[in-house]
Amino acid sequence: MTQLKPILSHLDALPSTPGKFKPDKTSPYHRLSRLHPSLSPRLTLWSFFVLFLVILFLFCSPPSATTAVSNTAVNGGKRRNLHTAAVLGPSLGPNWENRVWASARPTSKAGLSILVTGAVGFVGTHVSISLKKRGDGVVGLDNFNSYYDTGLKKARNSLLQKAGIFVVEGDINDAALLQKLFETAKFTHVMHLAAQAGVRYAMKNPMSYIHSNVNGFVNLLEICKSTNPQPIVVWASSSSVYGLNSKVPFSEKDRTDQPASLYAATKKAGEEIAHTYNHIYGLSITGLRFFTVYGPWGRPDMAYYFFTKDILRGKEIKIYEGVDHGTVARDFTYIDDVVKGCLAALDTAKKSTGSGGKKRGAAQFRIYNLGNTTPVPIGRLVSILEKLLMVKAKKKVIQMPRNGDVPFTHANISLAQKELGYKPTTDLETGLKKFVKWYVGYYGSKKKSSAW
Ligand SMILES: O=C(O)[C@H]1O[C@H](OP(=O)(O)OP(=O)(O)OC[C@H]2O[C@@H](n3ccc(=O)[nH]c3=O)[C@H](O)[C@@H]2O)[C@H](O)[C@@H](O)[C@@H]1O
Repeated sequence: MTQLKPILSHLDALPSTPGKFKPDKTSPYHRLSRLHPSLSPRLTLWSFFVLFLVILFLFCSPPSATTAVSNTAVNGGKRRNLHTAAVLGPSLGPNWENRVWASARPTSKAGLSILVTGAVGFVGTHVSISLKKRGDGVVGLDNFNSYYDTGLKKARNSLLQKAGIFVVEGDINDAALLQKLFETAKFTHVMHLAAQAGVRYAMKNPMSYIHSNVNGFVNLLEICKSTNPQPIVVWASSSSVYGLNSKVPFSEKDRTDQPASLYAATKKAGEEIAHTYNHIYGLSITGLRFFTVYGPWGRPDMAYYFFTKDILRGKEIKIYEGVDHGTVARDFTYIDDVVKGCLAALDTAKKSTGSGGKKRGAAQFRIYNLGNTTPVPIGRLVSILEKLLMVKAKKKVIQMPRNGDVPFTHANISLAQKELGYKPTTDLETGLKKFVKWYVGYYGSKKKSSAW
């Protein structure tokens, strides 16, 4: 097993891509990650005291009707207790309402008030922190599901808490909870990033995709359309909707009716559902097709992440190739570029026209590709990782299994460039260097050294 510490000094010694990689010591992530995971003893004492008061309060207040509904609705009746006492609480009482209200309040004059679903997810965390940093009010919603390491989700939640963002533990399928959230805060925008992610997992657990990406989305839009005034909705679709298309680069005008995975099919369904709500109720909706987003605090189920883990452990990795030894490639897009695209989509969106479930005029409906425009073969991804990690990978090249993967993705971003001012600036080598630096720092800490 490779030692993680020497990799850090090796990374610092590596030449940076001119003008691109600057370790940002002033970024909130940097400052916050220094605090994490060992809090000062004074802070710990205070935390215990506050926790004691919260528990006392929760035990003294009767459970509300909303809670009774939400407790059975979330996760099919099995509400996860992960943060229940500290974050949501068994009762959505005045304390909970105050926290939602305070977190939703913008700190800048022109700030937005945004509900971010999937807030402790990879993109959700980065987007939420960026919004908060510029003065928007942000409330997170996340079900903390165990699709991948919940420890990582908890760590992301700590970042959000330290940035002053309150994350409610709950599911987008929980209508009563959503209702309560919209009654408590007057959200101007919803950034919908909650989803069952991952292309290959759809063969193992198909229903989870229907639950989150179809049912959950409809549930959320139902609340949005009934709210008065209706919020603006921006949500995450996926490059996977281009499915088996062979015309490149993928343009928003291209067909999207031949998905290769159930994941892609549910994202495509989401786009059609969004259109319906826009058409019938006047909701302003923007869908963003993300192209293989990667970076610090990323998703452990994604290839760049588990390749890093397996290379460091000396475990064999499988590199997929297409028919006749064809190259499999992805238009890997760095998280900071995607965050800029998300913020631009929120900022350029026009208001919804309806209110209280009634349409009052045509509303904006948009779809944009957020990619990098430079597809990189998986073999090249692995050689960049080998260089950064100073370890030769044990590679096995195999034909891509029939698991829902597509051979390549390549975004045409001219529409996003024109209308959102979207302009990705991070190449894969630069972005992976930032990811590896984070990875080594995160798993190198004493607490998690056994987990990597
Ligand atoms: O762009 C998107 O829309 C999608 O991007 C990723 O999906 P994917 O591009 O398949 O990302 P990975 O699962 O990280 O795979 C990256 C590449 O590595 C390849 N791969 C994966 C696994 C493996 O063992 N070997 C291997 O070569 C895949 O075929 C793919 O070309 C995300 O996982 C999806 O949630 C997202 O919606």
